[in-house]
Amino acid sequence: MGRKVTLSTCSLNQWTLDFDGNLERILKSIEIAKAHGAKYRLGPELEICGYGCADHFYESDTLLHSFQVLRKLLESPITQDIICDVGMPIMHRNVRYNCRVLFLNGKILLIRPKMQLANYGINREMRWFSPWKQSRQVEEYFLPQIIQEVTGQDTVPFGDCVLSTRDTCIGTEMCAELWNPRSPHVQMGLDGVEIFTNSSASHHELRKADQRVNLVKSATIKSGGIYLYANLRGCDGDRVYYDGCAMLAINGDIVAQGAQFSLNEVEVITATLDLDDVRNYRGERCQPNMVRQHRSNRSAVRGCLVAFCFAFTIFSAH
Ligand SMILES: NC(=O)CC[C@H](N)C(=O)O
Repeated sequence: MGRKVTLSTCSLNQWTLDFDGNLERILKSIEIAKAHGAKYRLGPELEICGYGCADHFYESDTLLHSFQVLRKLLESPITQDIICDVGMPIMHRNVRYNCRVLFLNGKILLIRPKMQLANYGINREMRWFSPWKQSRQVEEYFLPQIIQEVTGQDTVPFGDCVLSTRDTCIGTEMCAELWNPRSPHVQMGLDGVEIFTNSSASHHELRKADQRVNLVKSATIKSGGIYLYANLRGCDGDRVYYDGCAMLAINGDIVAQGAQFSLNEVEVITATLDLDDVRNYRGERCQPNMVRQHRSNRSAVRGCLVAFCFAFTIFSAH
């Protein structure tokens, strides 16, 4: 019996501080993902406010407007019945983090702050954000009033946490983390995460698209798994060009890839994949490593490294 999952990722032409336009494009991408039958929609890094906000990240308005957009997303009927994974800056205990917010049916499931920041080449993330250093640890994040009013939640898990649905486990990786020798997908794969997501703001450089493809392939060829890669497209208000190329891979094969230099504002790519292919691949190639790792990490997993949404089945009917 196959265990099919339909997943979407996208390239969006987001603009720094264009909160209304960014919201519109995010909603459009979710609408398309749902029309494709997807149960999970991934978007690019910091898609709500734009990646290139620079010192505007210091302004509390940037964080507030990001939450206002998140509220609109949570309230929208378009976001019903699909896990949405969106990017925005969030301050926790007076520290700013570059985060993913995962939500389903009006409830926030978890917030995952970036753990390995891009601070090389043209990237200066350390100027505005701190990396989340507490590997495999979560804290309670107290939601602002405007979010509490719509979700009915006071706190949500914040930290190095993965998401368990009734039928699979999904783990987040953010842009530079894929390029790091300590990429989170390595440990997550050994822990049994089957679907990895990567929300990127990866600017164009000659031959870099090829490097991304190689990184995504190697991430999933080692311990198997499905990998979703999302990227920005366009200029975002910065002096760089983001070249899209969203992709989906399984067990080392790229199965769907978006355009590189398209003028499309919103491009969604979707694939229906079989989780049994991941389980069989791992069974054949990685079983001995995974069993040992899994045992040693079990207590950590019990210690709330997993946000559960067991009411949700990600397998599609066909
Ligand atoms: N936003 C980032 O983390 C950038 C990481 C990496 N340099 C890339 O371009 O893909």
